Amino acid sequence: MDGLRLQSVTVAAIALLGGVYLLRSRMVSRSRRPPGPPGLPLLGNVLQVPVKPVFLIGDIGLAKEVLEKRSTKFSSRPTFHYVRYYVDPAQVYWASSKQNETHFIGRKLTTGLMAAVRAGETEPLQQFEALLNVTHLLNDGGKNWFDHIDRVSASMVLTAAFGLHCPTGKESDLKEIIACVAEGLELSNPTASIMNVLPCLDIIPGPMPWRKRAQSHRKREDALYDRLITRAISGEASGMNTWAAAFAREDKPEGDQRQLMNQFARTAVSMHTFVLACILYPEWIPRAQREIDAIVGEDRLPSFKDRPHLPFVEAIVRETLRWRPAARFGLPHQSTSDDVVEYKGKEYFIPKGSIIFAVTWAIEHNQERFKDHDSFQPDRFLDDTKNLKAGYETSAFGFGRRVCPGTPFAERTLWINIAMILWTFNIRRSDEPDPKTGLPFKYDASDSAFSGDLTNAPFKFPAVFEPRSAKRAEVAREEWVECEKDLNVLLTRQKQ
Ligand code: HEM
Repeated sequence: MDGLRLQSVTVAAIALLGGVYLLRSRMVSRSRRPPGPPGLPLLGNVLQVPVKPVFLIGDIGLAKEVLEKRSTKFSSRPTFHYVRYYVDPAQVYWASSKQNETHFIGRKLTTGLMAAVRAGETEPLQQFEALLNVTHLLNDGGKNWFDHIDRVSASMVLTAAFGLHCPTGKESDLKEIIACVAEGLELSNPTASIMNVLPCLDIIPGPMPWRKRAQSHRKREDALYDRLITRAISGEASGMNTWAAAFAREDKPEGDQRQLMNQFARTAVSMHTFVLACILYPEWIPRAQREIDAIVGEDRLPSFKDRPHLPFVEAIVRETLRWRPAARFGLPHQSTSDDVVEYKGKEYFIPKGSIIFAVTWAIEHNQERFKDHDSFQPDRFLDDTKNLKAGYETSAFGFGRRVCPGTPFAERTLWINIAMILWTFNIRRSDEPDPKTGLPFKYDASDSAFSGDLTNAPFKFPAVFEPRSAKRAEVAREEWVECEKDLNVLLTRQKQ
């Protein structure tokens, strides 16, 4: 058979097989597929059918049924061509990796680290950092509050992970990691490159812009993490038992579980969101401050030992994660075998390879669960006795075998920062005009105030942090001076 005929036969065979497959899959499963968009006359849904079926879940019960109870089948990740083959060819990014061995070991080791976090091991560190944050806010009245929050969120994770405490926010490593994480997230967005839509362009050889961009990011990120990991493992950064050292002892010598860290950006997003809620919905603040004052008094700042006695602060953390979730769509899971799921009395077929989003936004704004869902009301999580309602469920940290492994650390970060900020400050709108328009700044919680990408980050906005009294400001400064001495002990080697 000559080359041309062979090619024609192959094309015909592929077309036939494709046709049989489509026909079969339509006959077998059409009636059992979940509802989709209406089709066009004659063409039906042909123009809408994605390469892999995509399912959007907006009900927490169903999300748990599929992603938790059946997690053996629904815990892989879809491949985004650009991330998989260009940005992260070695698959060091946990959040996008399939369920390979590296991912499995990483999650196992992190479970151990987070058990220590749950037992309170990182609380002193988180407390120091939150207190330092308060002193930064006191020093400039909140002028650079947005950056202070970035600093505290990053420094907390970096100290625990690499012994890299960044007290000023001007440290070159801190700036580099914040910039690198932002760049990594941008490149991981499905919309980041034409390669995600037309992977066939891969056949074009040479230094194409998408290759150059990914390569330069890879080089930058590798250099950064190699430096941080080496210093953490050698003990040069600090005398602490860091997460990187724990990984290095148990897994690869270089402790290459770097992408555990890259997700910390969501903590900053949640803190920025909390401040926006304070400005737009201030009515709950006096009640929160009364509760904190009744337990803590005026002579010291809140600490983790107050946590069981401050359910309202807990409710604020929950409402922050609900109101504007840091991952508005969640992260996509992929199924690894066929399954049939029942929902509201009907059965739906979910073929192997399907992409499933438990859409956090939809779940957390379900009007049956959350009355007046778009307003910020922490007391929705409290019962008549002002205690936390039982049976709290959230989609903010995802589900099943891919649930956010940093949850215990993130929750503590949010709790201590929110408690300390509310004890020290009244937060209000800034009267300064918006430099872009010359008009008063227009505060907004609609979609246009958020980036809307993988991390649902609010755009920068001004806020004023006024100390509730001169005494509180003084107490906070004094407490920090005392704490700094302890911090010097904790991070001795870095300080020398
Ligand atoms: C408020 C803060 C945070 C939020 C809202 C958040 C939320 C999430 C969500 C929704 C996922 C996807 C879960 C799924 O696919 O079902 C995720 C994954 C992940 N998070 Fe977080 N996260 C936060 C903070 C952190 C922190 C501080 C760390 C690290 C210390 C972290 C590490 C990770 C990692 C490594 C993954 C990928 C897990 C995997 O694919 O197996 N996160 N996070």
